[in-house]
This record gives sequence, C-alpha cells and structure tokens, in this order.
Amino acid sequence: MAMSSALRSSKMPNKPDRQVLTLAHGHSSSNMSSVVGQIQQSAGQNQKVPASRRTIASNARTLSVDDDKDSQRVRVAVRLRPRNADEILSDADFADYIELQPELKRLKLRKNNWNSESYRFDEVFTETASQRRVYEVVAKPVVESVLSGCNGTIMAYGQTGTGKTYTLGRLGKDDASERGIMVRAVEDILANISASDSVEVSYFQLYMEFIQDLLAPEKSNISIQEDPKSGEVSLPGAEVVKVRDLDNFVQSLQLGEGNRYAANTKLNTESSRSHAILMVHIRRYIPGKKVDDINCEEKDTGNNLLGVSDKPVIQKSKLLIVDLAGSERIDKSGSEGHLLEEAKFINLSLTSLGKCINALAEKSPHIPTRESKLTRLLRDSFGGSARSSLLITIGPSSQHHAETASTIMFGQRAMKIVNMVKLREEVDYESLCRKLENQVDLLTAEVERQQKLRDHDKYQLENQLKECQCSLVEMKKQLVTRSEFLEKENIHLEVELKNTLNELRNQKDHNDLMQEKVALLEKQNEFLLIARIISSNHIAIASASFDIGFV
Ligand SMILES: Nc1ncnc2c1ncn2[C@@H]1O[C@H](COP(=O)(O)OP(=O)(O)OP(=O)(O)O)[C@@H](O)[C@H]1O
Repeated sequence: MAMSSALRSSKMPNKPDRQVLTLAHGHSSSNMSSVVGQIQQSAGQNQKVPASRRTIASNARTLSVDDDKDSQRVRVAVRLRPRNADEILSDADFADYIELQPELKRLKLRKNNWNSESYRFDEVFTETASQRRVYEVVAKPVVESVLSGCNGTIMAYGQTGTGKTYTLGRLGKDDASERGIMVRAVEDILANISASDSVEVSYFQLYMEFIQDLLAPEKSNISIQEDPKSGEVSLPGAEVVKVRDLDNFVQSLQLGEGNRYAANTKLNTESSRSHAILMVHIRRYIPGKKVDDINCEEKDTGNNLLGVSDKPVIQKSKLLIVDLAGSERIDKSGSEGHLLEEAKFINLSLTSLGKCINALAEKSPHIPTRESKLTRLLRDSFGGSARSSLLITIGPSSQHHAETASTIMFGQRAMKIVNMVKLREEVDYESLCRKLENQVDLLTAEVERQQKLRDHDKYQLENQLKECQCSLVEMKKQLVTRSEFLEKENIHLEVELKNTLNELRNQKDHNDLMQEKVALLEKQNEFLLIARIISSNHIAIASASFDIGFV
C-alpha cells in the first residue's frame, strides 16, 4: 500500500505528545437535508407516519412505523472491557468510577466521591459478558431483520483500546467462543438462507479520507455512489466476494484484517488507524410472491414483456458492520508524525459522525452527512432506512474518565434516533433477465431446429425436383424418340397407304379393264352365241333348202 502507516502486524514506537485533541461529540448547529432529513422528520415524536406510507425508494416498503416505533429506534448497548495488566497496576489505588447495573440496564459514572450520574441503555454488558451474549443481544435482531429484507447496521464506537475490534472482528479460529460479531453474523445468515439465495461481502477501510479495499488492496481510492432517487449508498468499485461457506468468509476476513492499518500506540498495541466496514449483501428469492404484492412502478411503465405477475420477486438487503477507529486524545495515545496525522483524520471523521448523531437525535432538518466520507458512507445505514445497533465500548480506567463520559453521551444521543426501516423487495431483474435469456435460447434452438427441418425438407424437395427434372428430360427424350419413330412410321405408313392406294387404284383400273374385257367378252360371247345361233339357223335353213332342193 502507498500509505505510510504500519499494517496491523507492525509495531510503531510510542512517543509522548503534548498536543491535546479532544473529541467534539457535543453540539451541532447544523441544518438538515433532504433524504435523511425526511427520515429523521418521520422519526419525530409528533409527526405520525402513516403505516402505508411509501418512501423515496420506489421498490421499498416502509414498515409500519407507528406499530413498531420503539423497535426502530437505534439500539445502544455498552460493553465494559476488563482491566488489562497495565490498568490493574496503575488503577490499583483508585476506586471503581464505573458502576454497572446490568439488571437495570444502567451504568453509573462517578463524578466525585458524592455524586454519580446514571445512564440507561438498551443493554449493559459487564466485563465478563461473553462474545456470544453480546452477539445475541446487539447483532442478532439486526441480522434477523436483514434476513427478512431490511437493511441493517451494527456499529462499534468507543475510545481507542476499549474492545471494538475485539467485539466485532475477532475470528475465533482456535476457539469458536471467541468469535466476534462479523463471523457470527455471517454464520447466522448462512444458516438461514436457502440454496437459491446469495451472500456477498465487501470489506474496506476508510483511511485518511481514502476508501481502500481490504480484499483487493490495489483498489486504494474507491468512490462512493449515492442513488439520487432511493438515497442508497454503494461502492461500485469495491471487490465483491461471494460467500460459499463460513471458512471461506473467515479467510476473506483474515485477509482483510491483514491489510488493515494498525499501529502500536500507548493506549493499544494494535490500534486500528482506519474505520473498517464489512458490507454483506443478501439476495433472497421469495417463492410465490407476486409483483402485485410489492410497491412497484413497473406496473405503470407499460414495459411489461412477461406479464407483471410472472416476474420473480427478490428481497435485497445489506448489512453493514462498522468497526470505527478509536477516538483518541493525542497526549494520551502518544501519536506523533504520521500517527498524529492519522489520529486527526480519525478524530475529524468521528466528530462529523457525532454531529450527524446529534442532528438526528435533535430531529434537526439538516444532517451534515457531507462533512466526511464516513458520514457519507453511513448516510443510508445509520439514522436512515436500516435497523441499527450501536455498541459503545468503554474501558474501566478512571484515567480516561473524560473519554468514557464522552462516549457515553454519544451513545445516549444515538438512543434518540428512530430509523425508518424499509423492506426492500423488488423485481429480480437479474433472474428475469436470465429467464428471458433462457427463453431466447430455447426459441433460438427451436428456430434453428425448424430451420434445420426446413433445410432438410428443402434438400429433399430439391432432390425430388432434380429427380423429376431428370425423369422429365428422360421422358422428353423418350417422347422425342417415340415421336421421331412415329413420324417415321407415319411417313412409312403414308407411303404404304399411297402405294396401297395406287395398288388399289391399279387394281381398280385393272378390274375396270377386266370388267370391260369381261363385258366385251360377254358381248363377244353373246355375239358369238347369236352368230352361232344364226349360223346354226343358216345351216338348218340351208340343209332344209338343200333338202328341199334335192327333193
Ligand atoms: N471484552 C474483552 N475481553 C478480553 N479482552 C478484551 C476485551 N475487549 C478488548 N480486549 C482486549 O483489549 C485490547 C484492545 O482491544 P481492541 O483492539 O479490540 O480495541 P479497539 O477499541 O478496537 O481499539 P482501536 O480503536 O485502537 O482499534 C485487545 O488486546 C483486546 O484483546
């Protein structure tokens, strides 16, 4: 990494520094703005928000605020860290200045020998509270809310060295009971989703007003994107890792922890020099849910390819787990040089967070979220549309009385913030797109199949046509041959006919001649006969005459 601060594993020398930089969680004179202002206004005691009211997010439903107002208030718990070896030695002579009354959910801060101030929280954890119990009380309700489709935020705030990273980021690789909220939350989420749902995480740090990816350290200046319509904050440039199982998540977390800036200060040997933010994205499919059941602008667009109720509905939710860098008094932490620069940035961003918390608590119309990247990042997550829990961590040492009191006041103010939790259900355009793509694939395959069939038919028809054409040519040939033959035959027959006719004519002529001859002969015959008769008559006459003569 380009930045010069030591990574978590590095140790930095402790040097005293006389400069004092105190935190200003105090009073904000800020004016408030649009989106978060709207949320904050809705949270106001005397401004009733109708249960059916729709929020700025087109596809998000606001839960019934009136019904469940207290459950939508930011939950604030306080955890006291056990004394460390140094404190056992140095505070041995001091009486306890913090008194915890967990059964009353109260914490008493002793001001002097006679006076103490009592503060009520949603939960008070003593130094013996287990990691599991802290998770169950602080984080589990938020995780459950996230699983049911709302955004959620869990944030730890407190003086440096008081146990924020311990509570949130402990991996508990060797001892599962040591696991912090990050691991337990993802474990819980994985146990409660189905195979069709998905969980993805991004893990980044906000270091000296640069957002750096803890899972892909080369991404060292990621920009924040805010959706002007829904107010949703996102980091499109951040690495997104799909969580397959808990081991795979713990590995990612470990990788991220290794990339986080940490330094050895007087107050914490492994003081985080950056705010670390784990962003868990959950997408859940809601079988059987119709688009009609959600507030969806799609109905009006006329852009309805499949029919509105055919569209799959998903719940999209985001869980933010924020491990803030610890506020520190420079004189006590001993920061100097680059550490001092880091501390200034840490304190400035925490100051701007304090201002926003104050503004939200005071229901001010303007929340100064633009003052730091931390508050821009948390704009939709804390005091916004997410269910939020804040854990404030305090140390037991009376030497840090002022810091502890300041932290407690921060927590007290945060308790006044009521979020407007929104259920985020929307048309699952990704799966709709996949569905349409599948349909396109099926139709393309069908078109191709039909095309093949047509090609096959065409090929067959062409073959048949060719065969027909061949046989036609053949038949033509045969016809020509036959016709030639017939023509010849015709000519031959004509000749024969002519000859026959000639012959017949000749015959007839011959016949005629013969008949004439016969007739002539018959006449001759007749003539002859007559001649003979005459002749015979002559003879008879002659003989008779002769006879007569003789006589
Ligand atoms: N509840 C606890 N039980 C036992 N040890 C704890 C507890 N809380 C914190 N510690 C220890 O105190 C030390 C400081 O804790 P941690 O680093 O979590 O503080 P932090 O608030 O994150 O500090 P910073 O803001 O400087 O990063 C660590 O050694 C941690 O193990």
